[in-house]
Amino acid sequence: MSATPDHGGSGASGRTARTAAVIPAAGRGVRLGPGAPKALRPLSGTPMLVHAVRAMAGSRSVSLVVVVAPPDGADEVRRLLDAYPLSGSLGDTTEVVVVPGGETRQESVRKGLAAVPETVTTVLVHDAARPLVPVDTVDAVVAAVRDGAPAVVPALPLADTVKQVDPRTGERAGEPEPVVGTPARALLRAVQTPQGFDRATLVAAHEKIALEGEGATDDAGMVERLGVEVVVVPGHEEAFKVTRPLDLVLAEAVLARRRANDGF
Ligand SMILES: Nc1ccn([C@@H]2O[C@H](COP(=O)(O)OP(=O)(O)OP(=O)(O)O)[C@@H](O)[C@H]2O)c(=O)n1
Ligand SMILES: C[C@](O)(CO)[C@H](O)COP(=O)(O)O
Repeated sequence: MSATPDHGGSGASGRTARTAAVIPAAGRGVRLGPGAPKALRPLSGTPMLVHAVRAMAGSRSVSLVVVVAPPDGADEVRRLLDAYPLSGSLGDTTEVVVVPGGETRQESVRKGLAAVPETVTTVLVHDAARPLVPVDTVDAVVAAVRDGAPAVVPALPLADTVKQVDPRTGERAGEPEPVVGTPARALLRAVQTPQGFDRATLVAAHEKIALEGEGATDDAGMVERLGVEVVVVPGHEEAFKVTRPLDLVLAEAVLARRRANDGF
């Protein structure tokens, strides 16, 4: 399946967008350690966020990208994106808007979603922290939504066995945690982004969660709480999330391999 080009759209491109991507990029990157906000850290000399925007704009189906910046950093992010044009990618007419985010990923996505025009029918939500997702993965998610699935996640089978534990807190924090179960690994998937949604479904999910409080770690999880079916398409190893310092090493290695393959 491949997603067809977006022929709708208004905005800089003069078209009415039917597919938009929201990129939450307002996190601090605590697990990555001290330094600039995670999305602004360089990978091969280019900020992680710019890689993520290019990954979305590289899909011919995406004509609007909404970047969700740190709450007090929208102007800085706008200037940064202006300094790194999308040139060279298929989507160099993609409109990119920047809005301020919130204290949690959930709140940031909600704010980004509020900036998506009602003409948009398909919304992708993509972590800035997954800068290297291949365009084929993006297209597969869009195509599945356009084929009628209200919520689509790219995912991979697990390599490790997973244990459920009884976490130790308070005075017992740091003690060994008892294992209370071992879910069948063959039934588990590690979920990535972009996650793709019928717009109305995602809006309804975020409205419900905003009333109920925080707690979902991904957008598809919110949709599940509505009782709406979520389906999985194949993810990609290169769509990993840059979370800890070792992930930066892997990201640089992936980019070096791509440069070598491109003959640079
Ligand atoms: N208040 C927040 C928190 C997170 N994010 C975004 O959500 C994505 C996934 O979050 P994560 O990888 O956890 O990033 P951080 O929150 O920055 O990382 P950490 O938890 O280590 O601080 C990232 O692109 C991050 O910028 C966001 O937009 N707003
Ligand atoms: C959305 C996500 O990337 C799916 O795996 C993940 O849940 C984000 O988690 P984080 O703790 O906000 O990085």
